Amino acid sequence: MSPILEITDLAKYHPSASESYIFTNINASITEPEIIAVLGGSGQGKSTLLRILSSLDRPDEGAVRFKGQTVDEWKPRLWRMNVCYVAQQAVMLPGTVEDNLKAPSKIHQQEFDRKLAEHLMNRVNLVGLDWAGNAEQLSGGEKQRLALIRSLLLRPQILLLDEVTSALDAYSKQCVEALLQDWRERYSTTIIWVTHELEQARRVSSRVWFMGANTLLEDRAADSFFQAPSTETARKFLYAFSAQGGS
Ligand SMILES: Nc1ncnc2c1ncn2[C@@H]1O[C@H](COP(=O)(O)OP(=O)(O)OP(=O)(O)O)[C@@H](O)[C@H]1O
Repeated sequence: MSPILEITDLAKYHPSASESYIFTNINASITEPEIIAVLGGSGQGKSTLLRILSSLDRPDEGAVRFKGQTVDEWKPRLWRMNVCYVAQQAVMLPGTVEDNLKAPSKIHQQEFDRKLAEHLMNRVNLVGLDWAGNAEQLSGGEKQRLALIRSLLLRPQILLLDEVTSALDAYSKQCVEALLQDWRERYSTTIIWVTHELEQARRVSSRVWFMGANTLLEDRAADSFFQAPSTETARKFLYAFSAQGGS
């Protein structure tokens, strides 16, 4: 099976110091639609990696191929429709909740799927939200869920999630996790999910990318990563969580 996404010798310099790398020598390939949890300490370049995969940023070395072709071989709009990035700080477009839900279909000249939008709003615990309300005035957690739905409505083949449940209460988080697991199964979507919550990574992912020492240090099945990481850096990372008694 040919890979849907292939990352080859990827490197990004530190913007403030061109001699040093945020990360270097990242190689990975995805053939099966699965949920990959991206873990690692702060500043290891997890968000930078997602931004490069989504074509919002460019690598300094190496290449990313979606279905065998690099960013430059794709039309930018088509790449972004298929490889969708959902940021931690959800950005609302000016206008109402409904304007925001309709924005992707307008940009990509597709029909707005109102039924699907309503279904998704229900699934993420936003059932009573006023579609005529100003999107800017939503809470952080409401914005996060609306931004996620906006991306799902495009039915991307690859979904890049950057700490998208960080502002959610436990129940809403559970709803989002369940939705994304169902979604992957139904639409065969590959989901690459940066999270700082180990319990969340355990619940949702079948594979882990662990970033450390300025590279992709481990690329493993989630079970085996959590049971026995193969690097000292990852062992220390997991130990720090268990020592805190946190997730
Ligand atoms: N636009 C930028 N200007 C300056 N430095 C940047 C920029 N973007 C990223 N960096 C630096 O690159 C490094 C990696 O940042 P990035 O946000 O990708 O890490 P991260 O692993 O996602 O961190 P966290 O877990 O804290 O969100 C950091 O040292 C950050 O300061």
